[in-house]
Amino acid sequence: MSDQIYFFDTTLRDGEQCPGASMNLREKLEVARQMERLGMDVIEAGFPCISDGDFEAVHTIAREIKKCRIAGLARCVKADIEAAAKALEPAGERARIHIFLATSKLHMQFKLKKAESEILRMAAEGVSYAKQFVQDVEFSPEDASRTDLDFLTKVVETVIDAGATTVNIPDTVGYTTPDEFYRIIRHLKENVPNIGKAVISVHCHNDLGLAVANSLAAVRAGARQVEGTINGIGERAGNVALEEVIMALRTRAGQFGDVTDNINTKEIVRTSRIVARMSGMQVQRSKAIVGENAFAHSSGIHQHGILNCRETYEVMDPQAVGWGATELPLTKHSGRAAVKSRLEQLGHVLTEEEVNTVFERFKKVGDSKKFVYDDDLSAIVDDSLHASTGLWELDFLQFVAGSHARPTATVGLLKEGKKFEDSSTGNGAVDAVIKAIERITRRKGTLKGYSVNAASEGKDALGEVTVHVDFGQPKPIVGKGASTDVIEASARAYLNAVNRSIRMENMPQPNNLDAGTI
Ligand SMILES: CC(=O)SCCNC(=O)CCNC(=O)[C@H](O)C(C)(C)COP(=O)(O)OP(=O)(O)OC[C@H]1O[C@@H](n2cnc3c(N)ncnc32)[C@H](O)[C@@H]1OP(=O)(O)O
Ligand SMILES: CC(C)C(=O)C(=O)O
Repeated sequence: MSDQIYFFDTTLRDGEQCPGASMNLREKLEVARQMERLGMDVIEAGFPCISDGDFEAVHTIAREIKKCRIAGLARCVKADIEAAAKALEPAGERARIHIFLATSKLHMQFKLKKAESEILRMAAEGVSYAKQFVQDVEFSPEDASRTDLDFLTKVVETVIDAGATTVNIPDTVGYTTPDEFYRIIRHLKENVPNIGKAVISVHCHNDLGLAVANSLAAVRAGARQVEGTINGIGERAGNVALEEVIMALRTRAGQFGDVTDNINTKEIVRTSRIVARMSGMQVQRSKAIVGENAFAHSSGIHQHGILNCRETYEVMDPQAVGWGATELPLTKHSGRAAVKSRLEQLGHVLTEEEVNTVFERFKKVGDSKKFVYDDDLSAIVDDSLHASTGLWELDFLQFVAGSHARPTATVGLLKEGKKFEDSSTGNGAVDAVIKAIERITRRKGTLKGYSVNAASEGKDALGEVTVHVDFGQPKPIVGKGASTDVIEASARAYLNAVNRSIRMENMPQPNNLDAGTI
């Protein structure tokens, strides 16, 4: 029979302890709702005694979330335990009180100023007191990885005797290593006489960048609950990033015995986005699983491999974690295979010789900018092959917008050397620009999606706009454009979609027309 791994998310408690990540009630509830969709087993909603706001957040989440256990943190003191119990009341049977008390010599001496015997007594009394309110009590010996192992063994046995149903072993300061942590968990499993009555949990911090490795070592040693946060936010260098642990267990299942979990991995990217938006803690592009570049390949050798067989350079399917498809952005590192494939996707049917001509020009353009966009590539084709294209090019753009001005845009376009110009008002500057483009091109579309991303950093960052436009063709058309001005990037993206829609009508239909994807 397979063993269940439970995931305990503390984004709303330990994640929020990260400087600058505080969330209000609405933001916390949105994160909690997404954790429920993700299939999280336990949500630590806050530390109820610390403020009215935290109490209210735990109380509201305990009321609104129906499928997860809801935990509230408490120090090992009556007032904290009572506050947690009260805040968790609406969760009924799903309520978990999580009590912590430090057990390392350093913390006992300098923080708590208490001897081992007092700590043992406090721990037992705290758990027994919490049991008067709820059945489900978790106990964490804070700084466990730096605690004397014999004492830790005694503490764990004591709190299980007092009724703890989960014993969580925190690497509070991210100090342990995978081998050492494996030995600690194994030791507890083999030397705590009543260990069978509780679930062993782990809670790793990332100070040495070892949080994922340590959590996985603990699972191999027998831990069955993993605590962490989405995107790895948390105190200092953060908590373990749960999405990384989840996907490591799924992708390398053979390494961890027969384990299962309740996570709907397709919700991972959405959860990451919501946590980033609500906490204000942005995810770095190259972050595993959820970073923008996690499934993007720009070097020619990798792109060639991916085009032949995705698994050559990917160990997971991006769609399994909620991304669209693998991305092959064109840059100066791209090779002929990727450029040829993109040309086909864009509807350019070229001979090998023509592809070679375009490729030479492509490398020159690639040397001068970060990305070669679809409209750049089409412009190279038109220019290099002297084709009379019937496609549109942006000549100029003017717009007026502001809190007291009616958004108005004047757009100048070029087609086959001729100039066209028109103006329009709109609901905003982007809307006015799009309407002016539609008036000139006489091609009306419905904007189904619009997103803007910073393609580079700093005040003069290049804004990359992506639009999805329905022109009444079988699939919405994706258009991309970039500029340091977001309105101009929007105009370029929309025009790119218009041109692709024209090409679609004129060219034989390729298999996949999503810009930037295979
Ligand atoms: C590893 C972790 O992540 S632990 C969780 C960390 N999270 C937080 O600290 C949440 C935000 N904290 C707060 O709002 C405040 O620190 C509060 C409300 C918890 C306490 O505030 P204050 O009463 O002003 O105490 P202060 O923060 O200065 O010091 C902590 C006190 O708790 C005691 N304490 C610390 N941990 C525990 C514990 N697990 N059980 C009992 N007492 C504890 C300390 O010994 C100290 O006691 P003292 O005031 O008698 O010296
Ligand atoms: C409260 C405990 C589990 C904690 O956050 C830690 O030790 O890092």
